[in-house]
Amino acid sequence: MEIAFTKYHGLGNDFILIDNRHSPDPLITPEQAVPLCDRNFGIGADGVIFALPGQEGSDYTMRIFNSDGSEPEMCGNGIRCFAHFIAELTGNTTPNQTFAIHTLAGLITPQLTPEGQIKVDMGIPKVTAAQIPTTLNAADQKVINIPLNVAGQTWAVTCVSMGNPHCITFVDDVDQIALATVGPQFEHHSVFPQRTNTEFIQVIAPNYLKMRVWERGAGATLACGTGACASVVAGVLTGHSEATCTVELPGGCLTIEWDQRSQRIYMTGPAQKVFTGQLILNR
Ligand SMILES: N[C@@H](CCC[C@H](N)C(=O)O)C(=O)O
Repeated sequence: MEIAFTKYHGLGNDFILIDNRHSPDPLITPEQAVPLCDRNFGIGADGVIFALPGQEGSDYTMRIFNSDGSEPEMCGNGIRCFAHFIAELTGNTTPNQTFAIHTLAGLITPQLTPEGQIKVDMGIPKVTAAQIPTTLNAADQKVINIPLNVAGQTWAVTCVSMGNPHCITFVDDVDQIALATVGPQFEHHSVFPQRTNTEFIQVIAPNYLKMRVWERGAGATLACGTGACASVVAGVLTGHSEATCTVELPGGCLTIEWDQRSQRIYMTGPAQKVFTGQLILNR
């Protein structure tokens, strides 16, 4: 069986996108997604993203499988790629075109900018322990600068949900973090019942953060859009940053704006189409 796909990346966080608008169920299973994401035995990607029919009044539905086959609630770089993908599929490529996308994190609204980027209304971040979810504090309490022992070191962590869980810690030099060693220990820590994404943040200036990330279900990636949003929220909650920041990731920069009146957070960045092809599945 052959299935057409398009390969995209958002600042090097890369995805296999599949036009799934004719069926409410993904064309491939999580088990099939894992080898497709393998960078030697497959196409290579951080995840597989499906453009499904809309639901609850939305234009479309986005679902994503991480490269380990788990299904997250949301994907920031991925929804920018999704918006570009859908715009090209439907011919709706005019600047300021918006799309209403149903996700497991709720309704998310990306917009094509006149400069050729995508600006996404990522909704309102959630900050109580129960919403993350984490057991680091009482369910109705925020998780701000809570000590957590990982890899023999005590880290001050702040947790934020963008629909998916994020654990953020501020460090002096992100390039000194042994990501492959500490990342998995954060991801699988017992205080995160649904695992977590982990962001290490170095404050360059109150409006400029340098970030490295270990993603739940994908490992070290070159960028994480939900993680960048969560990190700005954590920066404001801890007094490290302003509400509008440039976030520098290994793959490039995102602009993050947390509107203090509406509490909605906006992410602006690129989406790059790389190639198209045919998946060959042995059913
Ligand atoms: N890289 C994505 C996040 C994808 C989901 C994440 N791995 C999770 O499991 O929550 C982004 O840009 O937000």
